[in-house]
Amino acid sequence: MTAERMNGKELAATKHAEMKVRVSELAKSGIVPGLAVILVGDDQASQTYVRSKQKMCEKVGIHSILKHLPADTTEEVLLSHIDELNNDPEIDGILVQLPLPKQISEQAVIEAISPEKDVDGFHPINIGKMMTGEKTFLPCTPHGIIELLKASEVQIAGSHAVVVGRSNIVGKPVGQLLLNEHATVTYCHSRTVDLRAITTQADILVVAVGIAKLIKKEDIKPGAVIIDVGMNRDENGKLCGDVDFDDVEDIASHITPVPGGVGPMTITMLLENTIESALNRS
Ligand SMILES: Nc1nc2c(c(=O)[nH]1)N[C@@H](CN(C=O)c1ccc(C(=O)N[C@@H](CCC(=O)O)C(=O)O)cc1)CN2
Repeated sequence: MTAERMNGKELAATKHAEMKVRVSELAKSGIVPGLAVILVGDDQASQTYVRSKQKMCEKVGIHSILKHLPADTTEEVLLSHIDELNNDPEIDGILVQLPLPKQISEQAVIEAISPEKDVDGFHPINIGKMMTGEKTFLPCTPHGIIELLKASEVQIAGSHAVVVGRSNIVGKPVGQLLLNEHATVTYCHSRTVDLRAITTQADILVVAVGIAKLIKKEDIKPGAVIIDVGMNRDENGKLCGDVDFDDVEDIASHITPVPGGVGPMTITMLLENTIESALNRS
């Protein structure tokens, strides 16, 4: 058996076409969705992601602006930019690209963004609503994972989903979204004593730890659905995930490749949140 590849690039392209139509419908009522992206510093990967976000916005007709601030920007200055954008009626979504330089508290920045414009879905109010199952902006990577699972017709309800990783932007929220879809969820992390004993029980295994090719065939149950959120470089400098794709491909039933799996869905869900936010304009 060779696993079915869950193609995030393809699903993203389908969703982009749908969003383009929604945006042109909105334009008839004089609304152009607006996204503000704030990038602090010159991290190469962050610059690439920000460029992709802007390119995708342009593709679907979302107006985007970029505030590129120097690496030594103070928290106070960054917060003043956020305040200005919170009060800008043309801006429906605000995103501060993470990670931030050490002198700035990520939590303070996340909490300064108006929850109504928090298209990353990281604000504590939106996280709280996600936990209680209220309609809100959902964190983009976790939401993209759920969309990929649904598009591949993977049975989530009643499954045992194991999440390896407990970050605020992926691990914790993806577990919550899987729980909201009626999975039984187990979290594993760096202090988990016997990781393999747990990952081998997973019907759906989500791995988001940032360790190249950590998960091998011995770590998974035959027929499991594997979601790889990792973005690492292997010994030859080639992009790879947290799962050893070649090793598990013949054992899993479905698998997300890296690149082209979860990654493209992150930006897609960000655009969807921005359009939703524009629809809420009063
Ligand atoms: N404010 C935020 N910061 C960060 C987020 C986020 O959701 N909000 N997530 C990540 C980075 N990220 C988006 O910002 C992101 C990561 C990866 C991809 C992606 O499409 N990856 C491609 C491969 C890209 C490559 O070749 O290097 C793929 O997997 O196919 C998109 C967005 C951290 N920061």
